[in-house]
Amino acid sequence: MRIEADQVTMIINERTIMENESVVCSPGALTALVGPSGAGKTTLLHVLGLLLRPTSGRVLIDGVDTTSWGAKQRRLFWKHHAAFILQDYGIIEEESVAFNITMTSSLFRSKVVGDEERVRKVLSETGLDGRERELAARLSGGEKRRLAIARALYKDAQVILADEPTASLDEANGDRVIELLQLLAKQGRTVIVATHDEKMMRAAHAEHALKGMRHGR
Ligand SMILES: Nc1ncnc2c1ncn2[C@@H]1O[C@H](COP(=O)(O)OP(=O)(O)OP(=O)(O)O)[C@@H](O)[C@H]1O
Repeated sequence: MRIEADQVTMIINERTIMENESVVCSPGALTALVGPSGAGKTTLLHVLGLLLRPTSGRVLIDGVDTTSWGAKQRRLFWKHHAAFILQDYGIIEEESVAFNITMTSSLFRSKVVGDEERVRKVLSETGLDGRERELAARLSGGEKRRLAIARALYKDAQVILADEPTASLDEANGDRVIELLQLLAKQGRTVIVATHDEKMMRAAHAEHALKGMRHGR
């Protein structure tokens, strides 16, 4: 799916956080949103994922303007197409690894079904083999990040939005996360990351540098 921000401006509490940002995120590509701290990378990622409405400008999904979308249409997008790897990973620590992987997919269904075979497959892809029954709280920071990616893999989402996915990971874990995100893009998905990790930027196929706002605006 092609996700596009067209002249997006965000004003929060009378403060302009970003102004007239435009970016096209294509399927099959890993797009990095870059810029100095406070430039608005997280905010733009949330706007592109329809988690935040911009003050002005449009977000287009496969050319369709989402400006007038209500809660129902946005929910359908999240349910069917998007997976988020946000800064707190959205991991429920007191639940098992397998529960965390299947939760976003099963929350939308009446039956709580966990396809064990697929859980094993995504655990193997993320280097968490055999950990399905473990409590998520027992995982390290890097493992939790990979668990969030395993959940995105399980969901088979067309659009993956990740906020600083390599932050505070050691080199080996960071490399692994980058490889996984590249793999997801190679499979034809739209992968969008907010990052200030140079390795992540080099691995990206496209880069959008946020202008950042001057103080006092
Ligand atoms: N809900 C909000 N209310 C007020 N200000 C906000 C809100 N969300 C973001 N901001 C401000 O907007 C600016 C951009 O924030 P954002 O988190 O998008 O930047 P970033 O580029 O991701 O930064 P970092 O690299 O430090 O994570 C910051 O100055 C932040 O304080």
